[in-house]
Amino acid sequence: MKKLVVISLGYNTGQTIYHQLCNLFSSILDIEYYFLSSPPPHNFEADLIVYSSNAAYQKMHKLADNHPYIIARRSINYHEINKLFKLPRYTEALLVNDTKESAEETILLLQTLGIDHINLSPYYPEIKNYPKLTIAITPGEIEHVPPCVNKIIDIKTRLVDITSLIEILTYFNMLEKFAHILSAKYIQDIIKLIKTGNKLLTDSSRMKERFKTVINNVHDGLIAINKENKVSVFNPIAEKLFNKKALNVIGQPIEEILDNKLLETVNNPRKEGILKLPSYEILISEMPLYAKNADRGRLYVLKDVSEIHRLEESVRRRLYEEQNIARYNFADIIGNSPALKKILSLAKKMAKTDATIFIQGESGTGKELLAQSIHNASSRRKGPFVAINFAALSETLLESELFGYEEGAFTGAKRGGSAGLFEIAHKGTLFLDEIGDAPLPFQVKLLRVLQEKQVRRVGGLKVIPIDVRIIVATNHNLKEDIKLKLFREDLYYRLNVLPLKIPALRERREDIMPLCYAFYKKYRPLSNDAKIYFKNIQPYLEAYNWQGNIRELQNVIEYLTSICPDDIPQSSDLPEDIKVQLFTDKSNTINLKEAIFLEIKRCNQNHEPVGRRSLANKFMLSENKIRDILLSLKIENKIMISPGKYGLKAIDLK
Ligand SMILES: Nc1ncnc2c1ncn2[C@@H]1O[C@H](COP(=O)(O)OP(=O)(O)OP(=O)(O)O)[C@@H](O)[C@H]1O
Repeated sequence: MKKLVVISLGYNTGQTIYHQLCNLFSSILDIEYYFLSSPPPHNFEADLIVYSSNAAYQKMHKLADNHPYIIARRSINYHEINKLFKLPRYTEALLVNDTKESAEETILLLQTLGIDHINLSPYYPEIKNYPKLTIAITPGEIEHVPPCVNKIIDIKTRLVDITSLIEILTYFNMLEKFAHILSAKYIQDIIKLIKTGNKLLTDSSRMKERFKTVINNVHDGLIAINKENKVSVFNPIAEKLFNKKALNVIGQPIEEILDNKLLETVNNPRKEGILKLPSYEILISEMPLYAKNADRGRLYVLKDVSEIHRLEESVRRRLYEEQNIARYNFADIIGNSPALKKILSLAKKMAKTDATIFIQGESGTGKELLAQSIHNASSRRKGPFVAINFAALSETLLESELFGYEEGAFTGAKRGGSAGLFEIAHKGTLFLDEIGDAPLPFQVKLLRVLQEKQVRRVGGLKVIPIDVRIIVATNHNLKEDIKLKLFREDLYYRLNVLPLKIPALRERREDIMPLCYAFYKKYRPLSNDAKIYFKNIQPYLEAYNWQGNIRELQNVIEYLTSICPDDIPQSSDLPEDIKVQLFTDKSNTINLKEAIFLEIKRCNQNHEPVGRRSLANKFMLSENKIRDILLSLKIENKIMISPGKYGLKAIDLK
């Protein structure tokens, strides 16, 4: 068999070409390969030498003089080329090869093959100045890739191209016999490449199709312009707004559609402006288009202003609808204090009736929670629960919000009018929060609606009957407000049918720790050790005044679980407000006394020793101060004092 020897500079190249040639010609030729670090032996035999490149010939031909040779022309490895199609357009990359010539040649080759969506800069070991790019493309020369690169695309060693393969066969006089095998193999490769290309093409045209569908179905007008200020996208809404066909506009300068004066409208820092067209008023916003940090033009988004008004209204409605659901039930109300239990038992009975409920309690005591629970326990539970806060609404808005309005009732009134909250709450519950803040003139109107059980929209004549259960809440002392002529007495009696007074948290201190544990669970759902978490601060939490009630307590637990997520908090970790009140406010001795009493009781229940010193440490007070407090507790007959570690005993009067 005739012998063919492949000679290359690097091992990778030699091996790849050797395999390629074996794959084609192993049945007719005996093939060997050598490379720079493993050169052919002296006097080696070869019928034909194939040098992998000009550089390989230059460096190694002296070792193989007198042998016939060809220098292979090489082509890209088609199997690997699809890696390049996946790179986005305008990608900047280094083309790394072992010599200047081979790097430049590969770039040219890629360009000839149609790989023109990537900007390639040659890189080879001796090069001094080159752009420090992060992507490198290399035909198998990974070891030459410079350190600035963090992504290497190896398109594998280039193969011997078809013309050189024909040359080899011609040299051995075997072309006629083997041309069909060669062309079949070659065509196979080409078909694979075409398939890859086709898939990429279909993918990209599918993407284009999808993109087009999106653009055409957006409810806004879209105009995109390229870097040359020419229109590249003009969707159907833009066609409608400007009364122009995309066909006539695409490719035209933007000034033909939006003249300079109009374009100036958006030339402000917010990049937004109002355009007045013959039949529409349009909000136009401009945004730059970037692709891979390169400026790709601009996009104008055009919204019909009357459409914005419609959307705003629908969002407001949706928000109302979402709010119009009562989320809480009686089971969500935490606390075992007798005071709370009494309220809950009363409220459950009231829930069964349809009469107006009047909840009084300080801010944060859970009035809305209770109102929602009542609604959910009532026969109206399937109807809406609508809450309105009088403290949050201006006098002018109140009437239209509650009673609704007819079209044209005032400037800005929307077409078709709008239902008020009384109408929205039909068959459900209307929760009037902070009723004490309702302005006097409005109180008269409210009273009339409550008495007549019907509303008339602002600017309307029609009377609309309403079937609504009313729950009102206030943290004011309304009797005082009546004296001060801030609240109407007749309305007060109309509302005060079923009164419920939620006591402040400091009046039901037994609920403090269960609430702490519940909120701790809420903020640290994966922890089970709530009791241990509070062991050092429990007396302080129980002694504190909780002016903001449960809302304040909830905030404090959120604060503690944020600053002490993994450690058990100490008294020093408590929020400043609590520390100031407990440790510096002289008027707080009463709280401290109560806290010390509760701590003694807790120790007794847990069979823990408790004495003057441990109390002094815990409450950061002197032992003398503790002694005074203990004596005072003893005088009040709340504790017994005997000698020994277990000498302090709380007297349970219950
Ligand atoms: N007993 C309770 N159990 C669990 N959470 C409670 C309890 N009481 C109140 N809360 C929670 O405390 C917060 C304040 O409650 P809510 O808003 O019902 O109080 P409010 O009395 O209506 O307050 P405001 O008068 O300021 O409107 C809410 O997050 C509520 O869920």
